[in-house]
Amino acid sequence: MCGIVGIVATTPVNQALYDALTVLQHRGQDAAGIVTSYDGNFKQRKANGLVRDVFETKHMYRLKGNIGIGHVRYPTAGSSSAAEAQPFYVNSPFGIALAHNGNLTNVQELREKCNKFHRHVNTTSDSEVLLNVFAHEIDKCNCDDITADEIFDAVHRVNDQIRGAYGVVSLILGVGLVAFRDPNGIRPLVLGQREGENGKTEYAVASESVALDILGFRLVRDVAPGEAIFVTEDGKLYNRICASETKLNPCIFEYVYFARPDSIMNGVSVYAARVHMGTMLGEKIKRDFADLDIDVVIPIPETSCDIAVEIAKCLGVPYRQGFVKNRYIGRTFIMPGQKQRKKSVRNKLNPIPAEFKGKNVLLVDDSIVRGTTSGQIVDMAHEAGAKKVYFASAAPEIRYPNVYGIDMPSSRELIAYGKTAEEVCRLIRADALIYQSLEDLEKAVRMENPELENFETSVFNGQYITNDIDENYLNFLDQVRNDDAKADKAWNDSTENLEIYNEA
Ligand SMILES: O=P(O)(O)OC[C@H]1O[C@H](OP(=O)(O)OP(=O)(O)O)[C@H](O)[C@@H]1O
Ligand SMILES: NC(=O)CC[C@H](N)C(=O)O
Ligand SMILES: [Mg+2]
Repeated sequence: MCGIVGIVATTPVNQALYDALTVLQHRGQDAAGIVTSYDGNFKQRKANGLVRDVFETKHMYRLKGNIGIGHVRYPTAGSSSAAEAQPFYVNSPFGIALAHNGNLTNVQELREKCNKFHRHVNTTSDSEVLLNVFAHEIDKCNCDDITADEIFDAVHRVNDQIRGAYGVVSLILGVGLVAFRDPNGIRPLVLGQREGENGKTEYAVASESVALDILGFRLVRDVAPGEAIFVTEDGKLYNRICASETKLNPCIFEYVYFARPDSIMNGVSVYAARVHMGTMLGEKIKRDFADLDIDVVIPIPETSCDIAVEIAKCLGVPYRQGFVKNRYIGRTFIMPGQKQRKKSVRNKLNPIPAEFKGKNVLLVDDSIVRGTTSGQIVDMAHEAGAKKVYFASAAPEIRYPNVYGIDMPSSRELIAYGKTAEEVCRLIRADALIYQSLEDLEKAVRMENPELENFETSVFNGQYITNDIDENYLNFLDQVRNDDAKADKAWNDSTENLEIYNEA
């Protein structure tokens, strides 16, 4: 899940974009990039690595201008090459830079279209294809004096052609910032405003409201499904729904794992949703697993902490931080390879034996995906002296691939694929395993916004709301993106660094 941000201000935006990316870092740890527009040129810095490593002082000086976009990447398509770090840019019909959160499901067909239109697509990234489709449609506008309506018509034509999930921010050189969200509202995108110099209004769009908070922008609202926002370089905002059919189906996994708890998306506080997940799961344990003699509830840091506190409260047993998290290790699930993920769990979490010795412990995690974390953690709890180790997951069994921006391309890599809860329990060597039901998970999120009718829940039930996902596509995705395929690609990848050197 990548993080995106775009800002139109009255003063330089380089530091603000940097700061926003640091609080969106949990959405992508592989690469980061910023493009600003200044004096008729784009300024760019992007590379593989964490935000703090990618941008040095010299890059920050280069990123001049009062308007810009930024991206943190967690790859779901193409390769992990630095050449696929975002934003991407093209130079026709305008200089256009674009950053994308999500995943396109008809990228093959779009790539062929781009070839037909003689557009050069440099990498294997779906986001670069998206940029070229957008540029091709912008080319149909009156480019001497482009209007908001023409831009919106272009976005409408883009929405008609591309499938999948997307939150997009883009810069059109000399024109302004264009942001849009997929017609199913799968990926999140929020709009904020604040007062700039001389009382002029400044705007920002971002994947999560936390980016707005830290920059002093007020969360105005979510960008609606299929809506495009256009802010001119001098700060005038236009908006329009640019799709014939729209429906809000937010990805429920954002609430389970991806988003920061202090973010609000689709009218739902992520923190509050997690608290409700804890209450629902606690009630289920009380109701259906009354025979478990639980002495203590222990979270698997970090995402599950808010959930575990509520479960402990509900069960009336102590909550203890039995695992200490190494604050210098990031998220393991979004690391690119299984070897790295596995090793990182042990480096990231270490038990405090006194919290385990002779006790029946209930370990709580937000989700079990590949089982990398849970298996090792159960072993650690046993080794630390626990009598019985029970495990609770705030998300139901994850059995199906994700095609909308979460890198779960292969059902074979999911521990619950083709298995019952009892079988998973045995595989992770726990004494009992309790999964939240999908119904309760949806209820937990909906409690914060009763208007949310539908969610994107394909990883739990295999139902893909874009209706274009068939066996062929899932086989293709598995082949190109399973862990072995990714490892081969990384090995063969020699593209190191593609920059626009425009310091002059
Ligand atoms: O079953 P798995 O494949 O191990 O994936 C699930 C685990 O990965 C995530 O943690 P992560 O370490 O990414 O981040 P966190 O610190 O935010 O919990 C998630 O919170 C689970 O703990
Ligand atoms: N996680 C995402 O949003 C990924 C964006 C895009 N598909 C990429 O791989 O770069
Ligand atoms: Mg975790």
